[in-house]
Amino acid sequence: MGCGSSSDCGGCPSQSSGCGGGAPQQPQDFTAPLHELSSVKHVIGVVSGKGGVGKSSVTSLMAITMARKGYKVGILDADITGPSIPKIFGIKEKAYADEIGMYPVKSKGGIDVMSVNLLLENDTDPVLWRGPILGNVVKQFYSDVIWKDIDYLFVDMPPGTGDVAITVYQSLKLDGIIIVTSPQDLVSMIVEKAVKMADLMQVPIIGVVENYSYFHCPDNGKDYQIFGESHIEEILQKYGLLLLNRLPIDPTIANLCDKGDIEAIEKTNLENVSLPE
Ligand SMILES: Nc1ncnc2c1ncn2[C@@H]1O[C@H](COP(=O)(O)OP(=O)(O)OP(=O)(O)O)[C@@H](O)[C@H]1O
Repeated sequence: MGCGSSSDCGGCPSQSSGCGGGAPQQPQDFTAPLHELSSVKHVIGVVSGKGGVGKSSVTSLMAITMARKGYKVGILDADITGPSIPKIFGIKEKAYADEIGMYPVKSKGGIDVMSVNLLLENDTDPVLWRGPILGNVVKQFYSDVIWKDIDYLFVDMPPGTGDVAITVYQSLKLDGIIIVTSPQDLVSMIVEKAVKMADLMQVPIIGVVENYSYFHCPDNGKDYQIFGESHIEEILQKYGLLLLNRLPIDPTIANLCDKGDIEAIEKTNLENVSLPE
């Protein structure tokens, strides 16, 4: 990379590779290609600053929403060390590969899914790989998997702003990201990191979903803010972001995820979210 200064190149590690003596250079393009048999119109990342806020559930609900609208949908589970998409959709079948490429597994509702858990012999085997290998797996899920006629490919991103998240931002041609958050104070601070990361990576933020926003008591009809008061409005205002929706704490979501039957959900509460056409 060029350093912008031509006065003294001594000791610079880029000297031998020839940095151009301070001449401005184009930023390197790390984008991975899609498989030649793939066709993907839009790639949407679903991110959270922190684990456990419901990122995989929101990815699944968003995918179901778009599939119900008649689009062809895929989910790339980039959360390699904590993959939960196959479990949420109750997919037991393993993915198949041949000399041409890898094939995603279809959910009951016809959503194409690729996840490391569809490749591991045993679902409970831990993935003990270091950052660069994890990043390569994500790239392979993008480049070596045949994503056929997909309108929306949702990427369940690894939580946080670490190595694999950077690889996803750099390698996948993301059209935009959805940020998932919860009302806790700590989480809202971490959301700001996710917002800044997207900014640095020059990926547009489609909007924010606040999960675990409230609990609607069926006995008295009142809403309770179990995780405390929301700070989402301040963050939305500060960064000019759109609130896609607030999702309640809903035992139905937890039960359906546990049963691997999320596609049986009646309403996703994300029906009004509009994605790039
Ligand atoms: N709105 C909700 N109401 C009730 N349960 C929920 C809701 N959202 C998510 N859950 C449950 O919370 C648990 C964690 O959700 P999920 O796996 O989606 O989180 P995550 O952010 O992807 O976690 P990780 O980052 O660790 O992968 C799951 O058991 C899920 O069923």
